[in-house]
Amino acid sequence: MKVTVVGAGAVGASCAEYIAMKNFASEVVLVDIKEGYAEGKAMDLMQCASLNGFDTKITGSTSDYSKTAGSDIAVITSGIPRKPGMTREELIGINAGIVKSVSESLLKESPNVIIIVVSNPMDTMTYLVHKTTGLPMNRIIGMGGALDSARFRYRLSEAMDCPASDVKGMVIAAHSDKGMLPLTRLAVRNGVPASKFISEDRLNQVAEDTKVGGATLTGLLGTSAWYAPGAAVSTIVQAIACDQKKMIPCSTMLSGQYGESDICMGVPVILGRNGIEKIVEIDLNEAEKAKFAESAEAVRKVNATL
Ligand SMILES: NC(=O)c1ccc[n+]([C@@H]2O[C@H](COP(=O)([O-])OP(=O)(O)OC[C@H]3O[C@@H](n4cnc5c(N)ncnc54)[C@H](O)[C@@H]3O)[C@@H](O)[C@H]2O)c1
Ligand SMILES: O=C(O)C[C@H](O)C(=O)O
Repeated sequence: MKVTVVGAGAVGASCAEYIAMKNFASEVVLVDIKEGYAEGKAMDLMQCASLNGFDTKITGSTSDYSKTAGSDIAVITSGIPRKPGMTREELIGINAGIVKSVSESLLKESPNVIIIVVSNPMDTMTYLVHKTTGLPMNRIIGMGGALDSARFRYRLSEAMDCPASDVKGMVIAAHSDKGMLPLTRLAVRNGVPASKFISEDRLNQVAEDTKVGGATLTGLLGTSAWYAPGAAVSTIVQAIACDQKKMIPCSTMLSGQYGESDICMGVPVILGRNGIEKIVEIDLNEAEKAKFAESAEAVRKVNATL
């Protein structure tokens, strides 16, 4: 299993590190435009192999896509991150050109590759990769819901004063500060509704804190987060590589599901060796349906600026 990660910055390197630590891929190729940067990150990570006990071979390349030939999975993290006070949508001007050219270069060397899009604004960048490459929907996956759901479970565990491993919960819709839809109604602690443990007000606060999870970290760090994003990407890569059939919310091209078409948005999908093998349609209540539609409207406006 060969995995390429384009962008050897904070998220790309974290993602490569988690993939290696999980020890399921034979090879990870890091690519960056900064001369020597990907090679340096790859060497540093390889010097962890004997310490951390992994066998994945990590190499780096400065813009030479021939090194990525025959990749099964490619992750696009190239592009600029936001700074405090910015929205993800403000990154579109620079990141759209980068994501378009990177996806074309990847496909030339790896015609069967499955592409995972991370660069922001992620739902629109996922849509752009569809329009650029024309690949079938199962082979283009936007990463946002996996991360937002992990942040939701973190906030739920904090509110219920329990370990995050006790908690299940999902965030769907857009990967944006206003457009995320944390499904508080369906959140559980070992099968028991979260509403049995905390008040409705507290649950609403959990949802609000989750939605601004990325902005909160950007304010604290001065740039956006990388550990949980890297871990979330590695979970998706592993689900595909190991044909796990896991259900994870991902941004995918909708064609009628959830009442939307010709738009990439976060919904639960089953991930296996073919990428997105199924979109799972869950029954939303009227309030959730309205929020999903509002979120889609905002994503459409951003897509229109491409
Ligand atoms: N979808 C998500 O949940 C999520 C989570 C975190 C970050 N992000 C996004 O991921 C992107 C990367 O974030 P980061 O913190 O790693 O940024 P970063 O600046 O640390 O790294 C980005 C890297 O991309 C490289 N790059 C730029 N243009 C390139 C090109 N044409 N080809 C190859 N490499 C190129 C840069 O040299 C840099 O090393 C940002 O757009 C950020 O908003 C998304
Ligand atoms: O918040 C950001 O800009 C980066 C990323 O989308 C995140 O949610 O951490």
